Amino acid sequence: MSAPLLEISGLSARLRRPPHSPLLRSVSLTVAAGEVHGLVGESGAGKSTIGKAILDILPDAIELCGGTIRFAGEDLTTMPAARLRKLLGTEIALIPQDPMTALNPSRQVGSQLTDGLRLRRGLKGAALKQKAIELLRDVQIADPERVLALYPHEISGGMRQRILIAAAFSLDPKLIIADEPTTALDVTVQKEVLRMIRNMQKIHGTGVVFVTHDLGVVAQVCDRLTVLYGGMVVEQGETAAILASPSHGYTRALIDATPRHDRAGTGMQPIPAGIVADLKAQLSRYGFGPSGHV
Ligand SMILES: Nc1ncnc2c1ncn2[C@@H]1O[C@H](COP(=O)(O)OP(=O)(O)OP(=O)(O)O)[C@@H](O)[C@H]1O
Repeated sequence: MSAPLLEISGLSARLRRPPHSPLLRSVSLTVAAGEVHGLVGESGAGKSTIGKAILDILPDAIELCGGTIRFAGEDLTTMPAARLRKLLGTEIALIPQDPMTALNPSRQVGSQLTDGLRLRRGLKGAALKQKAIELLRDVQIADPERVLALYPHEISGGMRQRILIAAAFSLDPKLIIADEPTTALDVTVQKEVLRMIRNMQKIHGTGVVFVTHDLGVVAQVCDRLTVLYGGMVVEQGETAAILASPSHGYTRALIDATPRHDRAGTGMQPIPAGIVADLKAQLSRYGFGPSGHV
C-alpha cells in the first residue's frame, strides 16, 4: 500500500503559557490521496486546532509540544519556513468557515479568486480571465463573466462559499482543509455546497480534512472519520461502519444527539452524564502518553 498523503502521529498541543493546559493529546490519523477525512466532536474538541496545525496558522497562545505532521512524506513541523510557505497555498489549501469574513469586501470577486494563479503561477491577462471563468463554471456559477466583476456584498452566501471553493481548488492542491465550510449557510444551501466540495475533490483526486461538529454532514461527505473529545481520539475508521455501529459510547451519544430531519422526535439528546464523566476521567489520567486512542 502506498504511503498516506497526510500522516499525523502523536500530535500534542498545549497553551503556551502556564499552566500549559493540553489541547491535543497525542492525536494520530492518516488521510489517503483522494480521501475525505472528517474530524468530528463537540465544541472545544480540538478539530480546528488540528486543521490550523497542518496549515501552520495556530494562534500565538497555542504551541505544538510533540508529534509529527507528515505531508507527502515530509514533516511540516520541522520543515524550513520558506519551503513550508511555498507548500501552503499551492499543495495544501483552505476552505474557510465564513465566506463573508474570508473575502475582502473592497475587492472584486475575480481578483480574489485569481490571487493564487497570479501570484503563484504567474498567469495574467486573457489567460487569467479564461481560467477564472472556467473555475466559476466548475462550481456551477452561471454567467461567470458578470460574477467576476461583482463585490462580495453583491452575491449570496452560498455563491461566496462556491467562490472560495473554486479558489481553494484553483492551484489543484493535493490536500484541502475544510473548516466547518457550511456552518454559516442555511440548510438547503449547505447541501449544495457539500455536493460541490464532494464533486470537486473527486474530479481533482484531492485529499480533504473536513472539520465539522455535524455527523449529518459527515455522513454526506466523509469516507473516514476521527471522533475527538477534549483533544484526544475517541474512535476512528470508515464513516459508514462507525455510523452504523460505533464502538465507543461517546460516538453513539453524538449520533443520538444529531437531529434527523427524516425522522420525527429524534435529535438534540444530551450526551449522557456517565459517558462524559468517563471521558473526563480519561483526560485527567491521560497526559501526553504515546497512544492516541481511548
Ligand atoms: N486562541 C486561543 N487561545 C487559547 N485557547 C484556544 C484558542 N483557540 C482555541 N483554544 C482552545 O483550544 C481547544 C480546542 O479548540 P478548537 O477550536 O480546536 O476546538 P473545536 O473542536 O474546533 O471546536 P469549535 O468548533 O468550537 O471551534 C479549546 O479548549 C479552546 O478553548
